[in-house]
Amino acid sequence: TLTKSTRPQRLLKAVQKHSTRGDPQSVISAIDHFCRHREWAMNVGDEKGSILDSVVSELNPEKVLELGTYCGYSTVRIARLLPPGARLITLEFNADYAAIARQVIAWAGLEDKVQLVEGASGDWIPRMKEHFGIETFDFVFLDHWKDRYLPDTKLMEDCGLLRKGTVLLADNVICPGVPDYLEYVRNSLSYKSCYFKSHLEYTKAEDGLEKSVFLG
Ligand SMILES: Nc1ncnc2c1ncn2[C@@H]1O[C@H](Cn2cc(CNC(=O)c3cc([N+](=O)[O-])cc(O)c3O)nn2)[C@@H](O)[C@H]1O
Ligand SMILES: [Mg+2]
Repeated sequence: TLTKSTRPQRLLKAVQKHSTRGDPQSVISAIDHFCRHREWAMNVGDEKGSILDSVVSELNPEKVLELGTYCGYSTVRIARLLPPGARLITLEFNADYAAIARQVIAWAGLEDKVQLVEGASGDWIPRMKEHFGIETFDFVFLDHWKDRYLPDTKLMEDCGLLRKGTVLLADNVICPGVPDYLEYVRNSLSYKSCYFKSHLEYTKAEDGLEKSVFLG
């Protein structure tokens, strides 16, 4: 039977055709070009991606957690900026997406900095200490199911994975929107939160990133 390729498979082909192996910036550019001129996909994109870059560069995190790998676009954006020895753990629960993301990350030459874990965030967050030897995270990027942002943040608090100064950066706080998460981080005395206004990837619609510093 002739099976139609999936969008992530076509995105990976575009990366392999239009970028240079081992050159993360060319991988990012190839994905942005594909999503702007061929097929939209839910990567954080170039505009919000630049804000992500500035937050990561300013923080210089050693231990990073990403929730929702998808095709690995933001994984590559973050990992390319990490200092030697720093580690990024990214959780992806869709096996097909994880398979594509592994290849995108490897093509970018960043596999040594990245650990892609296949599974649900709710199952893996409680296992970070015993399974990965992680005490606390310096930076967390939230880009998975929008109804998981709040429960997973509370779970990270309960598991002691956040320390004074840990930065949470959440994608899509306007579109598709995460109202319960926003209300929590903006009103909780445990967070200092600010909004970076931007646009939904590859569109003119408003969207933005919420940066929340855990105060302990
Ligand atoms: N609890 C979870 N644990 C691990 N991986 C998860 C979990 N929930 C979703 N994922 C994975 O995230 C990937 C990407 N993903 C992200 C979302 C949620 N994000 C969006 O729906 C979204 C939607 C739009 N949009 O509709 O315009 C724009 C964006 O930037 C988005 O992140 N759904 N799947 C998928 O492969 C999924 O398996
Ligand atoms: Mg997103």
